[in-house]
Amino acid sequence: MITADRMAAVDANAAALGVPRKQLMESAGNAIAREVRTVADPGATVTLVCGRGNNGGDAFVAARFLSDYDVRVRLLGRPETIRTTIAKENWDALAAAEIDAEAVVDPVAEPNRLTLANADVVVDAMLGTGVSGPLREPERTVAKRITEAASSTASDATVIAVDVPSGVDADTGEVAAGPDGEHVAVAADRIVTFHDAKPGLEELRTDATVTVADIGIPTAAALFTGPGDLLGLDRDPESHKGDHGEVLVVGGGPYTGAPTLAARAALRAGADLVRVACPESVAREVQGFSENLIVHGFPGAILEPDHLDRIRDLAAGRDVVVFGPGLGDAEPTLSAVERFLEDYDGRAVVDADALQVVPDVETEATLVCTPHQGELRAMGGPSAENWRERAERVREFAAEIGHTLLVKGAYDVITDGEDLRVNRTGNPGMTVGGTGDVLAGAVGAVACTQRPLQAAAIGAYANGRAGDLVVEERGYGLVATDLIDRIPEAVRTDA
Ligand SMILES: NC(=O)C1=CN([C@@H]2O[C@H](COP(=O)(O)OP(=O)(O)OC[C@H]3O[C@@H](n4cnc5c(N)ncnc54)[C@H](O)[C@@H]3O)[C@@H](O)[C@H]2O)[C@H](O)CC1
Ligand SMILES: [K+]
Repeated sequence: MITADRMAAVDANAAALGVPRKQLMESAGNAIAREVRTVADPGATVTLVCGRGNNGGDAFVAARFLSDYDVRVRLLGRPETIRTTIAKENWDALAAAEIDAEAVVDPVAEPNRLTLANADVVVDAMLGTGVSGPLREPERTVAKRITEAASSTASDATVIAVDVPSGVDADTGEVAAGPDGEHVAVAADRIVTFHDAKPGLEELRTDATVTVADIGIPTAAALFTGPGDLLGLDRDPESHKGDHGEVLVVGGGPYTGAPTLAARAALRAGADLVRVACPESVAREVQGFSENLIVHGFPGAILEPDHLDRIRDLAAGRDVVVFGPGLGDAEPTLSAVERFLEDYDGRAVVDADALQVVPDVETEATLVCTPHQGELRAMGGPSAENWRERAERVREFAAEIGHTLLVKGAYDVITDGEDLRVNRTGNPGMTVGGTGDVLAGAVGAVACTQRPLQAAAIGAYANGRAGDLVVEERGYGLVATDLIDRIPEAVRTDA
C-alpha cells in the first residue's frame, strides 16, 4: 500500500538511483498495453483519452505498444499545455510512430472527436494521483461520456483506468462533489495501478479488477532515504509564522552545549520558533549561544519533578518537545521525564539519557526515539552485527514499545514497527560528540509538519548529508556546530 506523496518520493529516489522517471513512464505505458491485450481482440478499436499530466503521458507510451490495434489517442486540450517534458516527448513520439493522435481542444462541444462511440476499449488516462478537488471541465463531462460508452448497448466498451479512475482520490478513494453536488469520476471495469496498491482503491466500492503493475522502481528507492524524502518539506507560499512548527527543547544540566545544539539545529531544520527549558545554571550560557532562542531557566542545576508544571506550561501550544540533550541521568531527572510523558499526548523526540524511561512509561505521546546502539541496548533493545539484521530486530522492538525508533549507526535504521527506512548519509567524522543533539533537534523541527517515521527519515538524511557536505569541503575533524549551518542546504529539494 502506498500513498500518492510516498509514490512521488519513491519516484524521485529512483531517479537519484539512476532509474529516471522516463523509464518508469515507459514501463507504466507497457503495463497499460499488457492490460489492454487481456481484453482486446485482434483488430479491436482502442481509444486512449489523455489528460495533460503524467497520467496522460503513460497512455501516450501505451499507444506506441498498441499500434497493432486500431488505436486512437485523444488529448484533452492543446499540446502546448502538456505539463511535463516527459509527457510532451511521448506525445511528440506518437507522430513519429504514425499513430492516430489528436488534440481535442473543446471535447465538451465536440464529444464525437473523442471517438468513444465505437471503441471496444477506452483507456481513462485523464488524471491519476495529480487530481485535486472535484473534476473540472472538460474532464468532468468527458468522464461521464466514458462511463456512458461503457454501458451503452451500442459499444459496451471495456474501460481501463490508468493508475486510478479519473476523479478518484488515490489515498482516500473519495470522489469530491462538484458545485452541482454531483460526485463525478470514471466508472472503470479494470484499473492498472503502478508499483504498489493504493489505499483509495481498497476504499473504492467497485467491482473493477485491479492490477498492480511493477514498473521497475528499485527496492532501494523505497528502503533507503533519498532526495525524494525531502519533497514533503516543500513550503506553501501562503504559509505564515508558526506554520512550520514550534519546538521546545528540554535539556541541559550537567551539559550545556547539548540543548543549544539541539535548539539551533531545530531552527536550521525549519522550525519557526524554538524555546529551550534548561536549569538556570546554564540558561545564560544557552542564551549566549544564539539570540534566536527563547530560553526559560528553571531553578537549580538539573531537571527535577518540581519543574514539571513549568515544563508542561511551556510544552502546551508547542508542536514538538525534544527531550534529553544534556539532561543527564540523575534519578530526579529521569523521574521528571517519566512523569511528563505519562500525561503528555503530543509529539516528542526523546534522546540521550531520557531514552531509558521510554520502554516502561505508559504514554499517549507519539515518540521518536533517537538512540545510538549503546543507548538502544540500555533501553532493552536488540544488538546485531550488520544493518540488515539490526533493521529487522529494531523493527520488532519498535513494534513492541509502540514508538518510532531512529537507531544511529553507519547505516541509521528508522522504523515505526511497520515501515522501515535505512539512511546511508553521514560519515565516520560524525562520531564526534554533539552530532546526536543536532540530529534530535533536526528531527524535532521536521516532526512539526511530517509524520514521525518521515520526520526521523528526513532528520537522519539531512544530518548525515550536512556532515557529508562538511567533510567534502574540509575533510574529517568536523565538530557538531559545523553540521548546524549546513542543514538548510542538506534539506533543499531543488539541489
Ligand atoms: N509517481 C510515479 O512514480 C509515477 C507516476 N506516473 C503517472 O503520473 C501520474 C501523476 O501525474 P501528475 O502529472 O502528477 O498528475 P495527473 O496526470 O494525475 O493530473 C494532473 C493534471 O490534471 C489536472 N487536474 C488536477 N486536478 C484536476 C481536477 N480536479 N479536474 C481537472 N483537472 C485536474 C492538473 O491541472 C494537471 O493538468 C500518476 O497517476 C501515474 O499515472 C508514472 O508515469 C509512473 C510513475
Ligand atoms: K486515470
